[in-house]
Amino acid sequence: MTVLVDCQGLTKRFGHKAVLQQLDLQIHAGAAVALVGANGAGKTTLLSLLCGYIQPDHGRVEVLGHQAGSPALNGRLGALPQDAQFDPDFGLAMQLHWLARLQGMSVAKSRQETERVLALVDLTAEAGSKVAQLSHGMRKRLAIAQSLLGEPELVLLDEPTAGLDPLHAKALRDCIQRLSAHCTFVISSHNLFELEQLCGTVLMLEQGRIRQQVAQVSETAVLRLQLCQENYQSLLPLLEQLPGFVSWQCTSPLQLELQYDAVTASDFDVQLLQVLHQQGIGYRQLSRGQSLEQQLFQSGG
Ligand SMILES: Nc1ncnc2c1ncn2[C@@H]1O[C@H](COP(=O)(O)OP(=O)(O)OP(=O)(O)O)[C@@H](O)[C@H]1O
Repeated sequence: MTVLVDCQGLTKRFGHKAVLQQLDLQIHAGAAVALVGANGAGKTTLLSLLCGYIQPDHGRVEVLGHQAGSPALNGRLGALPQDAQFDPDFGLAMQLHWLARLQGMSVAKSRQETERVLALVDLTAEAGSKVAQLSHGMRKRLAIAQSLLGEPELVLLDEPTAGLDPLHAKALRDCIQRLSAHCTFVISSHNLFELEQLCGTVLMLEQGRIRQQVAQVSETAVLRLQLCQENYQSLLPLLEQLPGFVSWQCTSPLQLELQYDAVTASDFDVQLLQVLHQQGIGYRQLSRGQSLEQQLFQSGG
């Protein structure tokens, strides 16, 4: 698998404060990678190091086989910085066009790319407007458009949907999902629901290091079943007989968590609903998976 990011022994201090300490990290090409951690954990610092905006005190940062910040990464690495700024007095399309030209694109290619990325973030109608005329959310979408110029192989997004209305946040998630077929995203966000939908791997930053790595793709799938009544004991032996059944766990008085083999029993949920119906057992909700929140904060690690 292609290694896109390779960090070894990365240490970054601000004054006496060590934000990253001997951090090792490898990111491979493929499904989007989430970066999570408390406020001040160092997510933006790590992304800034990968972009070469700041330098490490110790350690090595390689991106796409080059030292971070190398001109060789122009057009191959895209980034949405947390505090991305544009000149308020110039038009959107004009500024994207300049940025594309700075990446080395021809005039024609720059125009084409500008149109493409503005369409991706639903800003085509505002192409001629000045940045000063845009709302906060529109500026954010413009910054995202900028990160996608030139179809980079790796795109680092620092809190991409923060400040976006729900409709545009969803549109952006759909866009990231579509583009993920050809490009690897690293997304820093506090929105675990969003990361759950978008990312194959979740990296949790704590005390300067990658504390946990959660792979979300698994052969064992989980269903959460919220029941209406507590006397469901008769149900358990029937569940255990269902093809693909792996285990059950009672997570609260009315909630069961069921594990099953997602490869051989893709219709396990249908079978489960049939058993509930046959037994006359009412349920409130059936949902998929162990939430990312549970995986990160209830696994004891
Ligand atoms: N330029 C700087 N000078 C001094 N301290 C800094 C600087 N940049 C970041 N820090 C400190 O480094 C720590 C990590 O900050 P960083 O912005 O990387 O965290 P974060 O995980 O992105 O946080 P948040 O979730 O709040 O965005 C914080 O304690 C912050 O105060």
